[in-house]
Amino acid sequence: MTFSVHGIHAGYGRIPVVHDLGFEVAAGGYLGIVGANGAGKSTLLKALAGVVTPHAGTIRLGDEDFTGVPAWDRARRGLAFVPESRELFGELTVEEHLHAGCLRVRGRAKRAERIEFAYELFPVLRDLRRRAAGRLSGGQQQSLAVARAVVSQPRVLLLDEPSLGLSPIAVSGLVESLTRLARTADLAVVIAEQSLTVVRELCDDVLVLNLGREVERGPAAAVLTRTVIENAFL
Ligand SMILES: Nc1ncnc2c1ncn2[C@@H]1O[C@H](COP(=O)(O)OP(=O)(O)OP(=O)(O)O)[C@@H](O)[C@H]1O
Repeated sequence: MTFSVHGIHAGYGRIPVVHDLGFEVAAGGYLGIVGANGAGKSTLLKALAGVVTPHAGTIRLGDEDFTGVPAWDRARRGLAFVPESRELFGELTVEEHLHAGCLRVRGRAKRAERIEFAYELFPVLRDLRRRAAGRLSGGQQQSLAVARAVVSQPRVLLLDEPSLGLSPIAVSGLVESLTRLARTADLAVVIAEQSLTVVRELCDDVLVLNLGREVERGPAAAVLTRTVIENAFL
């Protein structure tokens, strides 16, 4: 199953921010979206999640057309979005977040299996399962936000700047967990990231944006060259 995005134009109100963007990610694949602050990475992800309505373009997962489908229905159909702001509930515990994440998974045993899967991916969360999210560190909160998305058994996972504000050690832990996720799930992952290290370690393909437009797109090794990156981040 391939997640295919074509000709996306999106912005806020009438103001255009991203122009004619597209890519394909197969299940099991990781795509990185890189670019300077304000390049349009978050806007593209929001358009894919349905939080922002695209002005034009198509979004498909296999045979299913997601274009024009409301955000809640995209989520129901397996498109999970972890925004930069994480959107956790400070008073709820780690385990309560994971239960909430898998409300749509049928059957108590299956839900327990999904939560166990999340703890295997993010072992640090197991020890913290009774702790309120508001009392977790930034890295632990980020792990929880990704874990909550993963328990819903998504077919597409959209991650907005997962390494933002994390220490190098926390970033390594997150990269390790996301690498493990790729080996165990039938899932297409799209990661908007400022950290080229994270993108190099995780992503097969990369889309480089500058001022809302594609600068370059293709296999990570070919795209993440000095010239392309310098031009995009100037
Ligand atoms: N809610 C909004 N209303 C109006 N303009 C917005 C809004 N959010 C973002 N923008 C504008 O859209 C452009 C792209 O922003 P976006 O957040 O998509 O970039 P980004 O590449 O994700 O940046 P960063 O790496 O800083 O998060 C910027 O010029 C920004 O000012």
